Formats: sequence, C-alpha cells, structure tokens
Amino acid sequence: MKRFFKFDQHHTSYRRETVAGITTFLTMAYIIIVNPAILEAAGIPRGPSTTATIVAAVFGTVMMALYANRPFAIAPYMSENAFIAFTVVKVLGYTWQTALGAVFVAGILFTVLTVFKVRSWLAEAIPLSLKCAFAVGIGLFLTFIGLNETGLVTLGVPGAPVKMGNIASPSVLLAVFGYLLTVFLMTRRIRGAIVIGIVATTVLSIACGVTPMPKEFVSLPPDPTPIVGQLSIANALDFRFFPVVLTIFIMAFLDTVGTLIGLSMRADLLDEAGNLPEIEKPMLADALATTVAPLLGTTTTGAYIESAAGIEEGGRTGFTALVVAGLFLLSLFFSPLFTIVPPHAYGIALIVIGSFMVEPIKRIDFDDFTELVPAFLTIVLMIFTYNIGVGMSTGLLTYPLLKAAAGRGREVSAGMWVLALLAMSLFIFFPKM
Ligand SMILES: Nc1nc2[nH]cnc2c(=O)[nH]1
Repeated sequence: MKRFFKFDQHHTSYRRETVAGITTFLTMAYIIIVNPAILEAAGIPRGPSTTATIVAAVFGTVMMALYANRPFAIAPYMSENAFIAFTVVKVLGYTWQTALGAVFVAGILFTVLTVFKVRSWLAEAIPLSLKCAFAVGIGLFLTFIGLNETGLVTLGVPGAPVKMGNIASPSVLLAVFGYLLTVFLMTRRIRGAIVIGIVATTVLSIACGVTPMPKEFVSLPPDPTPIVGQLSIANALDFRFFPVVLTIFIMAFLDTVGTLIGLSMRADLLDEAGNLPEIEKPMLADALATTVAPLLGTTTTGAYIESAAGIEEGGRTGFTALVVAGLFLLSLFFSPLFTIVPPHAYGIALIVIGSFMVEPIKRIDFDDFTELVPAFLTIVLMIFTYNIGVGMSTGLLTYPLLKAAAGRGREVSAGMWVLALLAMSLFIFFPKM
C-alpha cells in the first residue's frame, strides 16, 4: 500500500495522511447539507440530493486517490450549484433536468479534452505569475468564506457590502477561541492542529448549548432514485441553451485548472517549470466526476479548494483522498454525527488555510506591470466577485493583452491566447442577471 501511494517519495506516513484526510473531510463536510439545500431552490428534492451529493463526492475522490494518487478531494462545486439553482433555473427558467443535461455535456467535453491532453497543454501555458495568483486568490477567497461562516464578517449595508459581525455573540466568540487554539497548536508544530481546532470548537459549542446535540447518530441514506438518470441531454443540446452550457463548461474548466495548480503549489508537487507532473490524471478524475454527477442527480463536481486544509496537515498522496472518500461513505450512515460541525467551527480552518496560501505572492514580479496587474486582478476579483472563475478569467484575459500592449507579445504562448479567448467568452456568454 505504501509503495502504491509512493509514501517514501513524498516523505509521508499513514498517520500524517490520515490526519490530513480527516482535516479535509471536516473542512468540507458542510457540502453534505449545503449542496442539497441550494439545489432544493432548483426543485431537486433534498433527501435524494443528499445521497447524490455524497455518492458523487465518493466517486470522484476515490478516482483521485487510486488513479491520480493526489491528496485532492472532489465534491460538487458551490459556485456551480448556486449558478445552476439561482441563475439557470430561477432566473432563466430552465428545468433542473435540462440544467443537469448541460453539466453532463460539459463533463463529456472535459473528458474528451483531457484524454487528448488539451487541458494539460492549456494548463502548462499559464505563466508562473498567474499560477501564483490562482493560489493566493483561492487562499484569500477561502479566508473570506471562513470569516463569513464564522460570523466575524457579515453582510453590510448599502454602500458598504460587508461589515464586522457581532463579536459578542457566543458563536463568534467560539470561533475566535477555536482560531486562537488552532494557530497556537500550529505555532507549537502540533500535527492535526486544524482537526483539533474544529473538533474542540464543536464540542465546546455543544457544551455551551450553542450547537444542539444530534438526536440520533445513525440514519439510513435517503433513496436517490427520484433524481437518478433524470437529466435531459436532448434539451441541453438545444442551440438556445448554448450560452448556459458554455458558461458551466468554462467556469468549471478554469476553476479546476486553477485549483489543481494552486493546491499543488502549496503541496510542493510542482516541477521546476511550475507544472504538475501527470496533471492529466487528476484532471481525468475530475472530468469523470463531472460526467457522473448529473447522472446521479447533482451538479458540477471537481477538485475542492478545501483540500488545502489536509495539505497543510502534510497530506501529499492519494491516501489522504482515500481517507476523505471513506469518511464521505461513512457519512451516508452517520450524517447526523458529521453534520453537527457548525459553520463557526469549520470556518476556522478556512481562515487558517488562507494565511498559508498567500505565500506564493512573493514569486510574483512586482516590478513588472505586465505580470503584476493580471495577477492583482486575478486575486482581487476572485474575492470581491465571490467567483473563482471571474478572477481567473480576468487574469487570463489581461495577461496577453498587457504583454501585447507593452510590445512583448512574443512572451505569450499560443495556449495562453486560447485561454484568453475562452476567458473572454465567459464574459460574453455569462447569462446576465
Ligand atoms: N475549487 C472549488 N472548490 C470549492 N469548494 C467549495 N466550492 C468550490 C468551488 O466552487 N470550487
């Protein structure tokens, strides 16, 4: 087993990988509740949707573990479920069956492009400054999500979109306690600091009566058959639906590429040229997960930014992903237990991870405007539009344009121009709200 997962090459151990897997799982377990809750707005029934969410995560993450041997977890994307529920179904008026058809078409397209190595060719065309910006932007985006989940930052007033939360409320105080505990443990270099922080905060929260004790610990998974195989591929292929299919495709395409590169940078898995060796493998795991998810009755599924939590705990191989998949599988039967972890407990991990993920900012050339500006726009738009795809698209579009404007167009590779075109089409076709 150790040889299969190449533990020696990655200087890792069962203990470290297991702690990493538990950490990543606890950081992303919210998806078991949140994904079905969001998709209910699209009309997908919550019970079957919970089972579909878990099974999609297990499928993708097992592929990532056993085929790609990378410490990345896979689950349905939050940016995409919201886009599908609120924009495609609620605003544009399509059925969820048609929307899932679009996800399936995008998944097939991903798979074909991955098999023909087009995706890895494009990923390798991205310059180092943008790759660093992806990692930094994702880190700060995670922090922003964490600050919001813990209640430290809340929705603002007109003219000031965010404001400080109520720091006297018990849940916010618990989050502050959990955060300080976690960073203290990290300063003392204690492995598992993030898990300890999450679990200690959850236990204290239950003890203080802020989080209710679950009424039961074991439950049978809801029957998913009402939504399995209900997607409508024929409707999704209607040419009037093309902008939606393209948007789903581009958003997921850029998100996955950026996430894989950003996480790999943090895990020190990139080679000297800044590329991830055998990147086709995690990409194929991700592409197949996106293809299978709509068949199960859920939305675009891909490599999760929360995997950064396990990477911080030292997770380097597919064994970390295998632990995550195993815990997701268990959650099919123990969901009341796993889902008690409140947002003010898992949010802590997201804030902590952000502080590590900003490190590559020092590799961005601040003295060269043609490198600095696209990287800067990537980072700030990722956070302030609350959309990884928009930040990346802006960086990918402005990079070649600024190089050309500076008379340095020759520094831009062919693949980068293709990405710029893809990025531009996101802005053209992104359905207007
Ligand atoms: N990469 C990525 N990770 C996520 N984790 C939760 N939602 C998302 C998402 O939309 N993209």
